Amino acid sequence: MKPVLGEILVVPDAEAFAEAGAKLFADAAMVAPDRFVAGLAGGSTPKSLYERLAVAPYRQQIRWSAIDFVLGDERFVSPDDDDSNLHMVRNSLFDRLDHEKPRIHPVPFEGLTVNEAAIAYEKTLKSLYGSESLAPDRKFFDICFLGMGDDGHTASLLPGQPKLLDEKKRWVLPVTEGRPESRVTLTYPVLESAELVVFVVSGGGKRAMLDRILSGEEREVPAARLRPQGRLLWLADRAAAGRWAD
Ligand SMILES: O=C(O)[C@H](O)[C@@H](O)[C@H](O)[C@H](O)COP(=O)(O)O
Repeated sequence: MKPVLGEILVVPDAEAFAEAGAKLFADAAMVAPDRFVAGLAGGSTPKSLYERLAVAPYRQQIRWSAIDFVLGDERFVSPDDDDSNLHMVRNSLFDRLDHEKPRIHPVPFEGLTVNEAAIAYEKTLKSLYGSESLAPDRKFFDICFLGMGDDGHTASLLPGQPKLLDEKKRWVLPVTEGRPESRVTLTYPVLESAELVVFVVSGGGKRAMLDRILSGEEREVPAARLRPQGRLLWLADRAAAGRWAD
């Protein structure tokens, strides 16, 4: 069976999931050796693949100094807070690298409101991209990892929030409803400006939503609405893939 949206890569277990995710990153980084912009998903699913990148052979293979890392979304908490996505990525990847460090672009927090943080992060992204507007012939991301909730949200684009989902001009928005803490999220225009978007989806809890999206039954939730300019790949373990594993 072919998904209505993108391609699916099903792996048998957690080890294979981490390896497949790390290899997708490393292969993409080889193609763009001098300047490589990577979007990172938060939450718990991608942790194992970030950890895999921090060990052989990827740790040595990848030219970390050529890479700019951007967060797809962030909880509006201190970077030292266990809930912070930056905190998770630092622990699982950045702090495990040696001397050759990538450029990390965190969402600013100290002394700002969530609105101010979103505006500041948008400025950071535009200066990284080198323009105030996205062009169809030049993608922002070489690779962008995204997670998916069992309700079909991705990044902090949450179902039933038309203001967020229909935004066409802004690259970054504050999210002040629908989560215990405020969030900052990238919007569709910048997430879709990608050579490759990899949704990382694991666990039986997401099987139903993933099946509805891949079969075309569900088209409204944020994870079903993303149309990257480049490739869209669903990296799923067997538990999440269900009948799509065959
Ligand atoms: O900040 C976040 O929480 C994420 O960006 C969010 O979009 C996450 O990717 C999904 O909620 C899946 O989370 P899990 O990987 O923990 O299931």
